[in-house]
Amino acid sequence: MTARPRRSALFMPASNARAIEKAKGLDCDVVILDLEDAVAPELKAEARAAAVAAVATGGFGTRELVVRVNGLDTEWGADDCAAIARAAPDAILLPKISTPADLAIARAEVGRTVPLWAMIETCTAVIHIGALTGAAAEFGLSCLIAGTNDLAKEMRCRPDAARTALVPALATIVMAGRSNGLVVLDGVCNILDDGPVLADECGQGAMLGFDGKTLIHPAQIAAANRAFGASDAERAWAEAVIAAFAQPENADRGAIRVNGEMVERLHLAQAERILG
Ligand SMILES: CC(C)(COP(=O)(O)OP(=O)(O)OC[C@H]1O[C@@H](n2cnc3c(N)ncnc32)[C@H](O)[C@@H]1OP(=O)(O)O)[C@@H](O)C(=O)NCCC(=O)NCCSC(=O)C[C@H](O)C(=O)O
Ligand SMILES: [Mg+2]
Repeated sequence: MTARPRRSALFMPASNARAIEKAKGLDCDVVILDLEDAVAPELKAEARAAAVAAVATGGFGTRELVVRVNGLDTEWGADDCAAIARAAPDAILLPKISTPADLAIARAEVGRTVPLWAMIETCTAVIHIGALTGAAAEFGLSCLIAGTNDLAKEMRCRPDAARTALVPALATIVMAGRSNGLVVLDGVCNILDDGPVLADECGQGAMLGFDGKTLIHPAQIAAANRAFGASDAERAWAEAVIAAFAQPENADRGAIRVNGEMVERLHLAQAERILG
């Protein structure tokens, strides 16, 4: 079983040509060209053209290339969807998606082919996330990203270093994504240095079950790759579990002892995912 890594998903303004070139050599798994919040209104058309050109030119190697469009309730959203869908990146990321109706509108604008990713960053989206993710297959939605800045703004909460006020929403997003087979990515850390705040936030995201973290600066990539990649200890555990279940005497057993721990076949599946 193999899974595409999405440990680190780096946002950059599509209007920033230097950042886009730099991304081609960075160790991130996903590159997200932003047309929304990182781009000033007077640069929206220029940024859209730059994103189309970047997708056409390529050069991003194995990194997934995603473009975040403007909201469909803005003057730029429909034109963004049409232009970016023609360019055909690996996915189109939709901001402020709250309901299945929002997804339906976006799918109609984008057409049938390009996969959709959605920012979960409104209170309505979190409260009604079961309906949203239940419609994922119908509208080709494959990934959820927690938009923690917008969510905190709308909640009027005051997130501390441990993101206490956001944890219920973050766990809800993970569960909703998992229950529908979607990729789930944590929100950005606004502290740009690769220091303890970022390390703790990455560790918290991995602990909550996210597949990776969205990032805003190259200095944040290594911390995300470390936190969301398998550690040496996890790899050793996975190898031991797989080897134990491969023994002929365990062929028909559901639960066995490995290095002093009970492991069941659900752990075998986890071990295969870790090594995959
Ligand atoms: C945050 C920044 C504005 C900081 O910019 P700056 O101080 O100019 O960065 P540096 O001088 O440290 O840059 C050093 C070099 O790294 C390149 N760089 C910087 N950022 C990126 C990047 N994101 N991707 C690729 N390369 C980057 C610089 O070009 C320098 O290169 P060189 O000249 O060769 O040395 C800036 O980092 C930035 O714009 N970040 C992205 C902001 C963004 O995209 N925001 C939108 C997404 S987050 C969001 O919207 C949240 C969500 O919706 C929510 O609600 O939570
Ligand atoms: Mg946002």
